[in-house]
Amino acid sequence: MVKGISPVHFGFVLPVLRIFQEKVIIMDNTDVKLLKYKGYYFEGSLADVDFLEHLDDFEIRDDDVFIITYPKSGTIWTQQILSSIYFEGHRNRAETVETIDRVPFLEYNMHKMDYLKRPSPRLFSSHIPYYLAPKDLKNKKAKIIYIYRNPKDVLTSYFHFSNYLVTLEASDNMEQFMERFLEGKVVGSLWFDHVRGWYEHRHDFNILFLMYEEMNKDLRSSVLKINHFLEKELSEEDLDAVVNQATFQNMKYNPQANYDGILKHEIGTRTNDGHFLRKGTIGDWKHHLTVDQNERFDRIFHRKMKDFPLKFIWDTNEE
Ligand SMILES: Nc1ncnc2c1ncn2[C@@H]1O[C@H](COP(=O)(O)O)[C@@H](OP(=O)(O)O)[C@H]1O
Ligand SMILES: CCc1ccc(OS(=O)(=O)O)cc1
Repeated sequence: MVKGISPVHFGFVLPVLRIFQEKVIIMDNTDVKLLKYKGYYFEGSLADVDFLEHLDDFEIRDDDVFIITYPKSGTIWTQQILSSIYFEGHRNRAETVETIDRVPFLEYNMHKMDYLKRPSPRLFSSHIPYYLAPKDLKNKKAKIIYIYRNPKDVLTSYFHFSNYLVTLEASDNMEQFMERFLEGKVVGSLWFDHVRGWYEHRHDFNILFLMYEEMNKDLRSSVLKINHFLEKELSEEDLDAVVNQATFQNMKYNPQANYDGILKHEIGTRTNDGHFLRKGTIGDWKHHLTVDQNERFDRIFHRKMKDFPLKFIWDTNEE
């Protein structure tokens, strides 16, 4: 059943609402789509609703590894680390496979891979909330690495990314974007719910929590932590290679480590001179939020997270 409102009505453009049983697709213009499915916003042009319908039964293998993040929290960075821990050809750059194909998104199968036929070990990325995770993951099959980041830096990074990628809704200014972010009307829905959900249900999963800021301050220790969690043994030389591939400088100027192919030639960007990797710093929010916006954010953060057991230590040593 499709219920529609004409996009052009009384001479101005209205958002189109298409309502299915549990799915709402919001289109603000022809390119930009948010797909609301089971209470969570997906990127509407990349998500396949038929696949989502069967996500719960997606067959998980014991040796699968998932990177789970809220958008803009360090997904691509962890993809780079993980794929070079697992594959020598990625570590020494002998293989020229795009990051997106090495560690594809579970819910956004951009290159229509047959996930069931991928050789083990399969590496996946995902932005899904805990409650949409396949049931085998909830039975502690496979390993999950959950990366979280200071939400003010997530907000800042997301603001720029939304203005970069054609399929995300652009904003004129931070105020406008912050409003949508705090309403959870962005891909990934509400940051607070995502982090809280995964952390509060951590005992259902085989999961390692790692902070972007921790990775940023000490990349080598973070790689060792990941390595240990994955029960992998790497020589000192291989470890050095993983760390070296994952530095911001090396990734920023490596097109494969920047989603360049998919962003610039498949999905589309609004400018030619940007990169997926932007600044890669801690505390960039200080250059983008006004005093009022910062205070408002803090009030909401403390209200939403006041009883949350994870200690956030990102306020130390910011730039
Ligand atoms: N090697 C690296 N070191 C530091 N930050 C990195 C990084 N690789 C990616 N990032 C940062 O991670 C953010 C993207 O996250 P995701 O992959 O989840 O979308 C971007 O943040 P900024 O926009 O603040 O620079 C990007 O620059
Ligand atoms: C590969 C590019 C890409 C685009 C959009 C994505 O979703 S989100 O905006 O980060 O939620 C993920 C990857």
